[in-house]
Amino acid sequence: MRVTPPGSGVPYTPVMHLSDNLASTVSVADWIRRAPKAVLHDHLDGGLRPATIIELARACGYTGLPTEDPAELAVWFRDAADSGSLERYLETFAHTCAVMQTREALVRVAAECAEDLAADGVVYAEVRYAPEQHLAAGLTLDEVVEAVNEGFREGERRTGGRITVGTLLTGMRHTDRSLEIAELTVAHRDRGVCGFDIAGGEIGNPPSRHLPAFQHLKRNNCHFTIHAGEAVGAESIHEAVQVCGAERIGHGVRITDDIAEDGTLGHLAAYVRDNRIALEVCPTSNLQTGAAKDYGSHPIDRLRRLGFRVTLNTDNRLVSGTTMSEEFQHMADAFGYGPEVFEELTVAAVEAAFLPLPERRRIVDEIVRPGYAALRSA
Ligand SMILES: O=c1[nH]cnc2c1ncn2[C@H]1C[C@H](O)[C@@H](CO)O1
Ligand SMILES: [Zn+2]
Repeated sequence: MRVTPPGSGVPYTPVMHLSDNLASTVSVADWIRRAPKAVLHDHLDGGLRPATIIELARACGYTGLPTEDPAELAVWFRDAADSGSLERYLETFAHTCAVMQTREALVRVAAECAEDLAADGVVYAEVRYAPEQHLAAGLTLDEVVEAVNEGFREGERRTGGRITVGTLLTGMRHTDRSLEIAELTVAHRDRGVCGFDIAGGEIGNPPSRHLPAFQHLKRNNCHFTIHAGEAVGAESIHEAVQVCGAERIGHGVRITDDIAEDGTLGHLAAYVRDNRIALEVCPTSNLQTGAAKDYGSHPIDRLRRLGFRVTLNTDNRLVSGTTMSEEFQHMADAFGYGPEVFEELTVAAVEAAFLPLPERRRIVDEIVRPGYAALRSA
C-alpha cells in the first residue's frame, strides 16, 4: 500500500511486514526506520557526518581534529561526550563549529542534515544552531541564517520533499548576545526560521539572565523553547516556564524533582502537564550528560504515563551517536513501545511544532496518521 500525502506529491512507502509484538529485531528495526517521525530538538552543529567534518577541516585548514578517519571520529565524539557532565559534552562542539564558518560549509551541512533525517524517516524537523558561533571567518549573523536556510531548502529538494525542516536560532547562555539573536529570529521568521532557543551550560546561567530576549520574542509573538531541567533541577524549569514564558522545554526531565514517588504532582509539574508544555526529551544525550542513569530508568515513560506532552528527540546525532530510529529502538527495548506509542509521540511532536495550526494538522492527518495506519494494516 502506498500513501501519497496530498500536497507533497511524494509517495510515502510504509513498511510491508509489521511485527506488533516486537518479536523480531530485524523487522522491528525495519518498521521503526520507515515509521514517520518528527524531531523538535536536533542541533545542526551536533549532527554532522564525520566524513564531512574531515573534508571541511582540510578545506579550511583546521588541524584540531583528534583523527582523520571517519569511523574513528564518530566513535571519538560519542565517547568524548559520554562524560557524565553537560559541560564536557559541550566541549566536543568546538570541532564541529570550527569547520562551519563559511557559507559553503553551512549550506552543505544543512543540506546533508535534511538528507540524513529524511533517510531516517523524519518527515518534520526543527533543527537548531547558534548563529553567533559561525562568525569566525567573517560571515554576518544574517549571512549565517541565509546560508543555513539555503542548505535546508536544497536538502528538502534532494529528498523530493519527503521532509520539511524549520530552524530555531539558539542564543548561548554564557554569552550576552541573546537579545541580538532574538531580534534575528524575529527578522527571519516565516522565512525558514520558526523559533528561538537558549542552550549551553546550565549551571550558573539561569534562563532569567536572558529575559530581554524573551520579552522581545513575546512582544513580537514569536515562538521559543528553552533548554532547562537537564543539568539543573526543577528551579531551572520554573524560571524557563514562569519567568521567561517558554512554550516548550528542551529536555525538562528533572521535572521529576517536583513529582512524588506515588505520582502526586507539585504545582510546577502540574502546571507543565496541565498546560501541555511539551518536553523535548533526548534519552541518549541524557545518559551521556548524567541527567539519567540508563534507558530502563529514564523518566520518559513515567512522564508519558502521567500525561505530560512528551516528545522523543535526538539532541545531537553525531555527538550522541544516535538517530531517531535508534531512540525509538531504545524505547522499544526499555519499555516495550510499539507503533501505537510511537504514533502518540510523533503526533505530540507535530502538535507542539512551531508551525501554524493548519500546517500541524495537515502533517498529522495527511502524513503521520496514514503512515502509522499503513504500518498497522500491512
Ligand atoms: O543538550 C544540550 N544542552 C545544552 N546545550 C546544548 C545541548 N546540545 C547542544 N548544545 C549546545 C552546543 C551547541 O554548540 C549549541 C548550539 O547548537 O547548543
Ligand atoms: Zn539540546
